[in-house]
Amino acid sequence: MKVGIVGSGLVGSTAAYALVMRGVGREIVLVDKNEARAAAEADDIRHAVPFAHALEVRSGGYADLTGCRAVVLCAGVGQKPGESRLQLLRRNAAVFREVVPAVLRHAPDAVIIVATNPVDVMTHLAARFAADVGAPPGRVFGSGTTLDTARFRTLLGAFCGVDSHHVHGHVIGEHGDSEVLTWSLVSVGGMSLDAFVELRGLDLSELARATIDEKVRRAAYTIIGGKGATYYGIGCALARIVDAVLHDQRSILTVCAPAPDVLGVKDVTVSLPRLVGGAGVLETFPLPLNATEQAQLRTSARVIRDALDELDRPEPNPG
Ligand SMILES: NC(=O)C1=CN([C@@H]2O[C@H](COP(=O)(O)OP(=O)(O)OC[C@H]3O[C@@H](n4cnc5c(N)ncnc54)[C@H](O)[C@@H]3O)[C@@H](O)[C@H]2O)C=CC1
Ligand SMILES: CC(=O)C(=O)O
Repeated sequence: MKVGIVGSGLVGSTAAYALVMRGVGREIVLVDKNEARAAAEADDIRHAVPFAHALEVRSGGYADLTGCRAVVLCAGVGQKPGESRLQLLRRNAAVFREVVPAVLRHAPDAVIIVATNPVDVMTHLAARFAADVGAPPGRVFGSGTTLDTARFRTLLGAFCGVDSHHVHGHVIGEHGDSEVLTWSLVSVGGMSLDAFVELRGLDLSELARATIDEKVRRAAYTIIGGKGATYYGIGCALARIVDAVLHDQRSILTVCAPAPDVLGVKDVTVSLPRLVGGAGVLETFPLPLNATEQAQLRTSARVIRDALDELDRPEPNPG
């Protein structure tokens, strides 16, 4: 099973490394406009294979994506310290206008997984460019808030003193400042969070909740401020998503995909729990949100819709 990664910078190469560490797929092809970088990353990752799983890792051009079951898009620029994901938009939209048709020309049957930020808007655009060349809906989706959900579960697990694998909760909406942490739906070992906290005598004060919220919502800013970029978390998230696609796992992941309507906001791409399998996004599950979370999700969807509207307006003339 062949996987393509377009954009072999920090995120793309870390995703490739995570695929090798998890043993997902049989062959990985790294594509980048900086061919020397792609070749160097492929060589470096290949040298980990004897310590991990038997995958072939190489670099190539778009023609080498022929036969890929999944192609991950990480091409573009990342945030500079203090910059929001939406500020990247115009620069990365131009990159996708070139990359998406090039991928589909050679891998017309591949599932396309977008990681480039702002990932919700970029996924909307990628799906639009893919539809222009005949790709069916559902086959293009984005990593969305998969990473934010992992951050939320990590912090909840630490707070509860429980392995985060057994803590369930979702971050939905925008992968960004307006994202929604669905506190009302968190469960720990099958118990509601409130029941678990009471059982263990934990003090989940408003301050404790606000601290976790801030750490999830601001994680990218904090990490980028400290080391310039984030890549380990998203690299693993992407490997997990690719695994679900290659093995038709029917996993429920908070990925983003275009939807005709989210709480009254039309034609928008936000993250919600979705069933992910061999054909991409198979289904979206409604969440029994409380009124506050519903209002927050609507606001978050509005943020994405506004960004799409802004992008569709002609660029202001610098003169
Ligand atoms: N969705 C998520 O949760 C996350 C998304 N990201 C995003 O992933 C993207 C990549 O981040 P990094 O890897 O840190 O950046 P990077 O700068 O290390 O790598 C980007 C790569 O894209 C390549 N590239 C640019 N234009 C291209 C084109 N037209 N064709 C082919 N390759 C092209 C560059 O040569 C570079 O190697 C950014 O937009 C970043 O914000 C980063 C972390 C988490
Ligand atoms: C950079 C980014 O999107 C993140 O780490 O969440």
